[in-house]
Amino acid sequence: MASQARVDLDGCPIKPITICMIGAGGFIGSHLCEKLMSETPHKVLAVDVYNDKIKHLLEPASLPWSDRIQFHRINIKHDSRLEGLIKMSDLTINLAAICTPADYNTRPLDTIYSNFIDALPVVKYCSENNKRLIHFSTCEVYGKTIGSFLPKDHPLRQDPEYFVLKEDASPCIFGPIEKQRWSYACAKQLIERLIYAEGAENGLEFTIVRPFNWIGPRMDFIPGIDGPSEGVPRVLACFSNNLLRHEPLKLVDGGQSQRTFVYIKDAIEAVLLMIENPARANGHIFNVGNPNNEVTVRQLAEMMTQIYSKVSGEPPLDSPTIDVSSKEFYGEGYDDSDKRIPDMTIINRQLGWNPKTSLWDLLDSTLTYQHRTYAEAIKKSIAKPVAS
Ligand SMILES: NC(=O)c1ccc[n+]([C@@H]2O[C@H](COP(=O)([O-])OP(=O)(O)OC[C@H]3O[C@@H](n4cnc5c(N)ncnc54)[C@H](O)[C@@H]3O)[C@@H](O)[C@H]2O)c1
Ligand SMILES: O=c1ccn([C@@H]2O[C@H](COP(=O)(O)OP(=O)(O)O[C@H]3OC[C@@H](O)[C@H](O)[C@H]3O)[C@@H](O)[C@H]2O)c(=O)[nH]1
Repeated sequence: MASQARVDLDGCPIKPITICMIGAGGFIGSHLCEKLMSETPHKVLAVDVYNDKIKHLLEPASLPWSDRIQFHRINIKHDSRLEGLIKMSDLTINLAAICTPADYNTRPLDTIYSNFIDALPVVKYCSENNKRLIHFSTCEVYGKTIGSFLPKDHPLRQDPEYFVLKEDASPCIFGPIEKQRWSYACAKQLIERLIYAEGAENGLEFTIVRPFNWIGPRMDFIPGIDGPSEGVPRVLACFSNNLLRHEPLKLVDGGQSQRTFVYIKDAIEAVLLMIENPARANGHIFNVGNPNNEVTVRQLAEMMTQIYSKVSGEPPLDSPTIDVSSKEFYGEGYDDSDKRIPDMTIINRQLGWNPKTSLWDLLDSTLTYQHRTYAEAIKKSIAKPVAS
């Protein structure tokens, strides 16, 4: 790869930089590391408590990028090495978080600490050392749409002004405090406000990313295979697990909530543009999603069932879905975002980015990966007698 041939969106050569990536061992981090190693000359100091999802990038030492990636097993809650790594880098990207809804109402303290308190030193070190920060927030900061408060058949519910989510115009609408689901969104909102204020008062160079349901291979875990059997991952992994085990997919409260899903590989292109175009990305908050890929959760279940049957060659169940109440599935204090359509004006204007992959295509490649990776392991685990 000829690094001097690479130019940014304004035609200027891109200089190789060092990136401190916190949470590099997670779903998004693993795809971002892959992209940076295979297509750029940048160096990554990869910080996480786990490295299973990036093992293929760290070993063997003969890999062409092995001098450009270093893994640091660090828990950012309590490790004095963090500031040194941030100082050594040109840019810090913070992905570390508890970000599975099953935790928000059952472990609200851990959720708030992880998403606000633990992120504070990262912001502080960046600000004090004049280092650029790309911080991962969430589309959940928008909470519920304005339209969701209108009567069901009200015509304004069809008006995009009442549901499209805009970084610089939409309010953040959360439920009451006893609905602890919003602990995550609220913590993310406060860290966004803090970062924004560091920018305004102390000149911190920052970019905030609001991912809208990025999905693809390596997302979360399959319970009982590479994660706890009683764990509840995000919907892609929940439904994949059900399909792999030939169980009906569980629709929480009827599966009426709507989401837009974007393929991880499309979304990573947007992050790379932010990394390599600081003058266009600094000071901005970006929605990163695919407004064309909207479905209800029920429709998602139906599509995944159909695609998985094609991929695995196994016919779907006669009753492929089952309704469960949110209280039964998530416990007390769950609540939901009704609809999430990202406005794309700012990311289009600043970075010229648009997602490419349809929901069908991204589910096809993701479920092919899930089947290849897990089908055998599931078969073995089902065949194994349970230890008494
Ligand atoms: N995937 C999505 O669609 C999505 C949507 C909205 C927001 N986000 C945000 O993007 C970020 C990354 O999400 P993801 O989907 O890759 O999640 P993930 O859980 O796969 O990755 C997070 C990583 O952070 C690490 N981490 C957590 N606490 C840590 C600590 N104290 N010290 C060191 N490492 C720690 C975890 O081990 C994990 O590897 C999160 O901030 C999340 O809130 C993701
Ligand atoms: O088995 C399941 C799992 C989930 N669901 C539903 O599917 C929808 C999507 O659930 P996910 O677990 O993917 O999580 P959500 O989209 O609600 O939140 C996510 O949004 C953005 C990020 O910040 C986080 O990764 C997470 O909070 C919800 O309505 C949920 O109730 C089911 O119906 N069945």
